[in-house]
Amino acid sequence: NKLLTLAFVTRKSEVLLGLKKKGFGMGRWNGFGGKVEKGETISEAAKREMQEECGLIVDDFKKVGLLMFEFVGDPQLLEVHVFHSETFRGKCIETEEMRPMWYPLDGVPFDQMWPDDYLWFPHFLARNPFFGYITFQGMDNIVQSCLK
Ligand SMILES: Nc1nc2c([nH]c(=O)n2[C@H]2C[C@H](O)[C@@H](COP(=O)(O)OP(=O)(O)OP(=O)(O)O)O2)c(=O)[nH]1
Repeated sequence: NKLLTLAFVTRKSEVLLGLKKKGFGMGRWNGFGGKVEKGETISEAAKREMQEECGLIVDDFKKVGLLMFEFVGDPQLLEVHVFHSETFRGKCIETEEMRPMWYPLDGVPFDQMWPDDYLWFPHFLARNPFFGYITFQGMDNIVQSCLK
């Protein structure tokens, strides 16, 4: 499986999302993350990607979920480890990859996010650990999903 991270920081009743400016998922609002590199742990990757993509440093990410993505016709599964923290330091900045913006927790733009996000975001908000297996046809269509 291809290992990826996806990390969210929250403050009071807001969550920081980034508009992906290029590459995979371009044009969608999302948490911050990317591929786990050789020689680093998954949480190290989450911390590195967070800082690379929006400038914030997070020292104590908590694992909150695991999402598996299958794309019809592609044998490689994406294994996305989801993290959360309420504490962070540094200054939030726009980068080449992401344009960050704080959204109210009850007002995230699901219509401009990956289409599976509305399935698991409620678990994230409720602080329930979640596991999802989602099968996509192309980038826009979910043909099967299972969430616990
Ligand atoms: N919310 C959400 N995030 C997803 C989904 N699928 C998916 O890969 N992601 C996340 C996981 C990663 O954070 C990100 C994809 O990582 P990426 O390809 O941009 O990785 P990277 O930054 O290392 O890429 P690059 O430098 O090689 O372009 O998108 C999804 O369905 N919903």
